[in-house]
Amino acid sequence: MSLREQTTLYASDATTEEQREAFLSGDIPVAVYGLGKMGLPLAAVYAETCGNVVGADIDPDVVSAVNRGDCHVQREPGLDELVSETVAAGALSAVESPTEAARDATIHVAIVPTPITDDDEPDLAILQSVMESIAAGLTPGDLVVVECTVPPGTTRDLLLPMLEAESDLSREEFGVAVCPERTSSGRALQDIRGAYPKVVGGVDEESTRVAELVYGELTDNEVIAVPNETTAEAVKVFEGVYRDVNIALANELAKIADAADISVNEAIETANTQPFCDIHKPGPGVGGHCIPYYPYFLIRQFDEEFSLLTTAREVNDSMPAFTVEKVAELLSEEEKSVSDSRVLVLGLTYRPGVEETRAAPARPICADLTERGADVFAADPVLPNADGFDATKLPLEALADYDFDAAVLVTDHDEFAGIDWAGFDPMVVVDGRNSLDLSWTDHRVYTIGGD
Ligand SMILES: NC(=O)c1ccc[n+]([C@@H]2O[C@H](COP(=O)([O-])OP(=O)(O)OC[C@H]3O[C@@H](n4cnc5c(N)ncnc54)[C@H](O)[C@@H]3O)[C@@H](O)[C@H]2O)c1
Ligand SMILES: CC(=O)N[C@@H]1[C@@H](OP(=O)(O)OP(=O)(O)OC[C@H]2O[C@@H](n3ccc(=O)[nH]c3=O)[C@H](O)[C@@H]2O)O[C@H](CO)[C@@H](O)[C@@H]1O
Repeated sequence: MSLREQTTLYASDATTEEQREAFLSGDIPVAVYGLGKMGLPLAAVYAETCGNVVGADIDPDVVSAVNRGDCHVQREPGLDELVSETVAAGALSAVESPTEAARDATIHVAIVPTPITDDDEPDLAILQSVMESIAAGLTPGDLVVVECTVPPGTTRDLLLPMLEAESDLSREEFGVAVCPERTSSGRALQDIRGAYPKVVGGVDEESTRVAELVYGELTDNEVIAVPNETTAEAVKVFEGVYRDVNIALANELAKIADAADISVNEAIETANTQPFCDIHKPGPGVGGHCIPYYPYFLIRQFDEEFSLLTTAREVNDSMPAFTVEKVAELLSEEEKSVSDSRVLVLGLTYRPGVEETRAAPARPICADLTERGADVFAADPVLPNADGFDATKLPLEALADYDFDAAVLVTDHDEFAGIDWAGFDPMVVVDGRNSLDLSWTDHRVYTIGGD
């Protein structure tokens, strides 16, 4: 019998124990579609678990790097070594063609981008193209896993019908489960291996059973089986919108604290001593590839309007302008104007230590300051340049050679702790992250929401 006839999962006549043994011994081939910030760590953990993974990525540089045992995803502790080890052991390899990867796989794991369009509509085109490739290679007993973050209802209404229509299988011959990745950049391996419970939701009980079996071997944490695929999709998106709304609350409270002339951070820290209170932190904006986008997986997904999610997005998107307005106000109180000022923006990435600038609040902040006529400089220890930002990038060690009229802390990278603030002539400072203590200097400091 061929390898593929021996080891299937969905509706297989093998016992669960036999299937588990086959999976762990590498007799059940896995394909992971998308080897990016989330996909490569996931493929590597699959490979260390089952020893038989082919990654598919349309970027030839990604494929050649992986096949050399190199890790193109930066700043992920342990990932360099794991990619190198699993490739050297023959447990992980990569191809450019998703269709080629689908041909031999029994478990198909999709973790490709699911961005939103300029009109804030979910864009599932990449995921659909991967589903077409999987459909072409789908065989009886296979399991399709959707790890991507998608609008609730996507698998039920779009992906499953695609797989049925474009494969030559009947609905009873293959499984589909939504197992959303709950991974944060910078801690991917620990998250995938079990920082949080793994959520799985199948299109039927057999799909859920198989997903539980597979992820029970990948994670050290528990596997939570939810009633269906749409619930699993919703869990992931709900986690994200909870955060966006909560940050918006903190930002609105910051504006209220300004009006009340109190420190919002003191008030929030004290309010959060109540176990039922978990107000997040105000800041100059909300960036990244997740939190600013997930609300649009709900806002536009159903017929009725959802005002809270929309309003939260508006509040968070107002924070860059709020921050620049504060810079202008403080300069004006020092009888300076933004148009004649040299302003230093500290931190361009969306959060500390992560080389990612999608939706980064520093981008509109630099643009607004430039629009107002300021001479804008930027420092960011994890970015090689300030491409895409209206700012001149300075290395940290060069800051002492300049004097600025204002500084704005947008993202509090650890490396900023070494800045010699006493070396600058007195200037205004807007601390967007409540992370500076400059009370010992002559600088005029405003912390968002009051210090
Ligand atoms: N990055 C995060 O922190 C994060 C957090 C939560 C959820 N997610 C979700 O994870 C998924 C993947 O995101 P990511 O951050 O890894 O994206 P990424 O941009 O880092 O990587 C995506 C990879 O997919 C490849 N790709 C694009 N089209 C492809 C195709 N048709 N076939 C195969 N490969 C293709 C790209 O070349 C790239 O290497 C998304 O659904 C995202 O919403 C990401
Ligand atoms: C698996 C997954 O999806 N994980 C997500 C991922 O999210 P992420 O990588 O997008 O990072 P976030 O920390 O959410 O930040 C987003 C933006 O919001 C700003 N922000 C944040 C908190 C706050 O109180 N006030 C703020 O203003 C911040 O500066 C930044 O610009 O990891 C988080 C754990 O780190 C998770 O919780 C989150 O589900």
